[in-house]
Amino acid sequence: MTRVIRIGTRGSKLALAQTGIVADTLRATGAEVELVTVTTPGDLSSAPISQIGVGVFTSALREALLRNEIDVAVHSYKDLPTAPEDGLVLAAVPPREDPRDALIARDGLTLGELPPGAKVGTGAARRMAQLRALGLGLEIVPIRGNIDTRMRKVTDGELDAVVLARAGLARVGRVDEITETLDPIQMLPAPAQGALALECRAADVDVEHLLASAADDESTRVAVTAERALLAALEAGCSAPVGALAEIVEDLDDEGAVVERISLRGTAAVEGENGGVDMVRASAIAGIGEAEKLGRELAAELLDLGAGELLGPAL
Ligand SMILES: NCc1[nH]cc(CCC(=O)O)c1CC(=O)O
Repeated sequence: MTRVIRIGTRGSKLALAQTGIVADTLRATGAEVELVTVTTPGDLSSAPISQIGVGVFTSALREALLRNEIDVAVHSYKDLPTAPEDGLVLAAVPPREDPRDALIARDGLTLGELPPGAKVGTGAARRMAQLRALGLGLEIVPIRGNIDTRMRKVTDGELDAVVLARAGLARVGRVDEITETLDPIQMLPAPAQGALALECRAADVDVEHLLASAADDESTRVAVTAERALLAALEAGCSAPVGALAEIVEDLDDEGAVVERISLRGTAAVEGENGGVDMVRASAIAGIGEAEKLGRELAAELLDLGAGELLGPAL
């Protein structure tokens, strides 16, 4: 392609790192690319995400695409609303980073080593409820801000620990400061955590083909499709207290041949008034071609267990 491809990005260190990966991938095909920084309401406000609204990090990038100011939008997939945007296509899902959440605690401590009353910072309702459910007597402190701001609260001594996505830390080169990577049995990550979503205009078939051929990762797409289908079927959005993790596992078919299947776990967890947590959890497994259906079916199972009542007030 002879045209210069304009890649839209947010200006945060994490967003620039993510966009850099995509830019390098496209340059490797010989494409010429330039980066265009787009400021989003999520970057300007420090109010809780639940108060700013849906798509705080992603809408401005989508609008810039529709206004033809950029050709590719690089999103953190977990921040993308489940509803598709008219005129845009999700052209590629690049290889995912480790999807798990991570603890960064003072003195190298793990979750289990934090004393009762320890202050743990997180802004996500999903992380708050799952932390609370561990029954460790932690004091959960709502925080916001970029990775550096959150980490500084631990180094400053304001908090004993913070919980962040391991993927974000990996992308900005700070995994060394993680004191524990949280087992999904304790803390299921957000649907699509650690994955990127590359959007372009539906009419821009050249860019769509370039993204699909150069940047798409089939296994990641299968996994996030299952996780996002679960989220959508719960009629929940990216700030809902819903965790989901799909993994591609090797299994044996009826003839004993090795086949790949998708193993999906899901949870909805909400803090009650009495300091307790209402939580439902379930898991299911299906064939590699059934990601969407698996997500919907596991959501139906969670709804049977009461996820609807539980999430009702939280949405
Ligand atoms: N909601 C903010 C956000 N969006 C994507 C990431 C991290 C990278 C990722 O999950 O892909 C983060 C920060 C965090 O949750 O720690």
